[in-house]
Amino acid sequence: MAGDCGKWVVMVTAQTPMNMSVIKYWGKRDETLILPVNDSISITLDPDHLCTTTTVAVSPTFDRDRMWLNGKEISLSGGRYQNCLREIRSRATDVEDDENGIKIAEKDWEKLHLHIASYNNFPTAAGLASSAAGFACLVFALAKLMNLKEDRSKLSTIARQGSGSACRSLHGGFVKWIMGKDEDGKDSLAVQLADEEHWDDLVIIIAVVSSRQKETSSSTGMRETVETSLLLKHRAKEVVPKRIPQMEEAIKNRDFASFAQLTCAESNQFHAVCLDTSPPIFYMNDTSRRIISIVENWNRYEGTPQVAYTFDAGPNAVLFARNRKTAILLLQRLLFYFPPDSFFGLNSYIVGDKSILKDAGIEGIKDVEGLPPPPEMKDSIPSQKYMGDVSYFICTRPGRGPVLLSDKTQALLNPQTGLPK
Ligand SMILES: Nc1ncnc2c1ncn2[C@@H]1O[C@H](COP(=O)(O)OP(=O)(O)OP(=O)(O)O)[C@@H](O)[C@H]1O
Ligand SMILES: C[C@@](O)(CCOP(=O)(O)OP(=O)(O)O)CC(=O)O
Repeated sequence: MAGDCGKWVVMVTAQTPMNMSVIKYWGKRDETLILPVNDSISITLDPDHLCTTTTVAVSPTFDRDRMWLNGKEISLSGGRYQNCLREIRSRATDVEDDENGIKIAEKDWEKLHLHIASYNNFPTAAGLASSAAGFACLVFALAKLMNLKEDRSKLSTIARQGSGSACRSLHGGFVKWIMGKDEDGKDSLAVQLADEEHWDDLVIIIAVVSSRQKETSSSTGMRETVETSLLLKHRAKEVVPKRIPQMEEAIKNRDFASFAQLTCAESNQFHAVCLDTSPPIFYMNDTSRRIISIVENWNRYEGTPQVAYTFDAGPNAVLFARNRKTAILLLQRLLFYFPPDSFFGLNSYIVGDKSILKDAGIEGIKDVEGLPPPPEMKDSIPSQKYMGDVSYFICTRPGRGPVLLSDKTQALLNPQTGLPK
């Protein structure tokens, strides 16, 4: 180890996206290595709207590994963090920082301690799984700091051990997590099917649904499903292996009708499998079901799918519109049924890519109040409205994979002390 009086701090900052599955991961065959019972497919979301930023630092002055999440110190003693740290340390190589005259030899990494600060740019209480972007970012940033030679798919096998869905956040665009066969999990990794430019017509709108009920975490929920659901066995053995090539084909051909049919069927089967668990698990609520009806009625009225929906382990709806024109019509429908509280206004009700709102001709509450009922609902008079049932909407699109942030002002740790800024 060489450097200025042993007082140096070397650090790296990375940004990593969230991903949303369209073929669901639900059920592990190995709890420690986090090996799934079936392949899954996801779409990476634009990190401009939903992402994790993580700074990792190393210094001979650090006396133990420490981590701060959203500004608060958290323990790294959990098995998932320890497994990721161990796997990364064992692959670390020599680092030479010529600019500052610092050299870290491969053998030094076992003795050196780390400081990690991470920030999720979306509210953690919103029920949007933060562990996917979080563990992917931790692994990606540490791999850069420690000069790992592994490619992103190899790194995904480490992120997988932090949280299964995290392995898919190592790539942008359209991603498949191959379940693998090996007992040691080496072949259970994420590969990119197509990058984010491949199908950039797609618009994604997330309805963050107000919910007071306590949810069963994914880890607990899927364990109980594996132990008790016969439907899961059928799904993993018969259903998913057929749907995976169909979904790959739909993505390859940008075939929205097939994509929508498969995505909705997958979401519904995942929730059926939760209901088939003993005791049953309910993740969707009345608002989730209302959103499904809005989409199903509209799709039926049009004769071809305009929008697809998917729900993870919570009531939030993730909606895929086939293009921008459809996204405008979708947003108008959503605002018609779920208008914002006039006290809070529109600005904090529609976040992310707000330009869709402008294209929809909606600039204020008055425009929302003036929205006509959707034509497909003309027989169901009066059209009821559900103000307060949705907390807010996030408008986004498919996005890129992890990147390094070279702008030092974006680091979350102080470059002199290695402590949170
Ligand atoms: N930015 C981050 N960096 C590292 N770890 C994170 C980060 N954000 C969240 N985590 C870890 O992820 C875990 C919780 O994530 P999350 O709320 O997604 O739980 P989950 O069980 O995956 O959720 P869900 O049941 O909705 O899928 C915690 O252990 C937390 O420490
Ligand atoms: C419903 C899901 O979002 C489940 C995600 O589960 P997690 O990846 O959060 O579970 P662990 O591996 O136990 O950390 C479906 C999916 O993302 O494919």
